[in-house]
Amino acid sequence: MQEVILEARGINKEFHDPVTVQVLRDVTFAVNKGEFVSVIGKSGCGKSTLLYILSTMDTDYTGELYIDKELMSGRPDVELARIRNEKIGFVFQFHYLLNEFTVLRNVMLPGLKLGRYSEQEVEHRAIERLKMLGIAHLAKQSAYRISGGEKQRVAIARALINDPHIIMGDEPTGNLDKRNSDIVFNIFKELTEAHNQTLLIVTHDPEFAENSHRIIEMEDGRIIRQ
Ligand SMILES: Nc1ncnc2c1ncn2[C@@H]1O[C@H](COP(=O)(O)OP(=O)(O)OP(=O)(O)O)[C@@H](O)[C@H]1O
Repeated sequence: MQEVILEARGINKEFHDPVTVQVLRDVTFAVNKGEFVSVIGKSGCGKSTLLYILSTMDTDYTGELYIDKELMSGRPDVELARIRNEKIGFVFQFHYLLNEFTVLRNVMLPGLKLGRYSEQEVEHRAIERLKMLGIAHLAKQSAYRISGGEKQRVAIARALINDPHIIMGDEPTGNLDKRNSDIVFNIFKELTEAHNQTLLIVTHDPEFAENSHRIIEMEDGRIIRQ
């Protein structure tokens, strides 16, 4: 039986800026454990707005969001922050690594913040993930001294530190050349195939989307294909 990890039911979102614009319209879909889903659609169709809501960062919407079958909508921000840190890994177009820290420390930070493991355990987990992504040799480097493609792999290692139930990405290959995009895509594929990781990735890259398991296509705030 399929296990649903993420579910959106009838999500609507408006901006009032200063006129009211409806940006998401009755968005309803579910993502199963181990699925690799791409979200595509023209610029301005609402992909990033949707991702903010699904990741529990934006709570100003109507409709219902479930993660692991638990209703997220209406929960206090502190609780959502805890759930986010525990259950969701993020990979953005720009990696947001902290330049003053080493690669290893960057990967460790969300693990230390969660407080589930001792510092020693978090370090061990971080090294394991760097090894899995083929960048353990960079552990002691300052984050600003490595290449763009390496930075994105560090960002993925960081997203994986707490064994997230789902990884969400907003154009994680948007800033990379073809070779590095392929490396990141293959890492995602490997994560789903070897580790049953669930992924929901916003992308403008048709090849990336076609090679994922499923495409959710948006137009004017609605899902037109899923
Ligand atoms: N804070 C805001 N206030 C008003 N309108 C906004 C705000 N943020 C986004 N929008 C509008 O909502 C719509 C959807 O934006 P969103 O960033 O979600 O699109 P997108 O599909 O992610 O686009 P892109 O592919 O270019 O990143 C756009 O028309 C945008 O102008």
